[in-house]
Amino acid sequence: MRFEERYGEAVTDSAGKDDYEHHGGFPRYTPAEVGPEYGRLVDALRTLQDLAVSTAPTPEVIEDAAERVEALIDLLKPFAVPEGEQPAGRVLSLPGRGSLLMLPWTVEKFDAEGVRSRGMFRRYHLGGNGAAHGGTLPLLFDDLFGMIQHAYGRPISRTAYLHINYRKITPLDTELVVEGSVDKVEGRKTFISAVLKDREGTVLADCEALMVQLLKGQP
Ligand SMILES: CCCCCCCCCCCCCCCC(=O)SCCNC(=O)CCNC(=O)[C@H](O)C(C)(C)COP(=O)(O)OP(=O)(O)OC[C@H]1O[C@@H](n2cnc3c(N)ncnc32)[C@H](O)[C@@H]1OP(=O)(O)O
Repeated sequence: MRFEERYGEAVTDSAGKDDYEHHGGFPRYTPAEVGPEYGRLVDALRTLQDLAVSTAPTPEVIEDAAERVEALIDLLKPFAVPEGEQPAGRVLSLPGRGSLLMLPWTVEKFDAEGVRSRGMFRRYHLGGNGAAHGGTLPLLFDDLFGMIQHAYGRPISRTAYLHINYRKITPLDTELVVEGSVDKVEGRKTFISAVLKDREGTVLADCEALMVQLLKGQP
């Protein structure tokens, strides 16, 4: 299957053509096929996270909510699968690739020239005084860098360092765009950089990182 059929028009044929023999000890990641109900579930869980950190219910409501969440846990538990088999993180068309951990951003460009993603920081990303928590930006950049080097055709690598410059406050509930690309490759080392901007083009943060290709069997 061509990559644009798997991932949508934002993805070109050159993306992801790397060699899995050089992926250290990693499981092989393949795109997941899911129905619309999967995106619905992930979206609802994100809203639940927003509410979990922004409400002050009565003890009775808290108890009721705890029981309902425990019932949900019981429902999902029997379907646990090993890493690489869950849809989460493998659905490029969904915000955050369908992973609750990742920022709920949507990839709109994914090719060897770079990756661009658009979205918002939400209430559950709050650091203080309306701004995104400083620790959520490295998550955004690090995941973007993983996609950038995958789209560039580099084997799976691990982040050796990641340097962020926080230039301005990153607001919540405001559409933002992050875009980055490979700057250079030196043997096992891939140097990548990216910029986070608001809709007016103001730079909120920029980031550069070194990713080192894993050796055979390296975790
Ligand atoms: C399918 C649908 C969706 C598709 C789309 C999704 C795609 C999605 C893909 C998933 C992708 C997952 C990607 C996981 C990404 C993490 O998991 S990142 C997690 C956070 N990072 C870590 O845990 C890394 C921990 N550190 C390590 O494991 C090791 O230190 C490393 C990074 C592997 C390097 O160790 P090493 O192999 O012993 O390498 P070493 O020989 O020390 O260094 C190699 C070179 O790098 C340099 N170097 C190493 N560290 C540094 C440093 N900190 N500063 C400067 N230079 C350094 C060395 O100087 C050396 O340079 P040269 O001498 O060759 O010029």
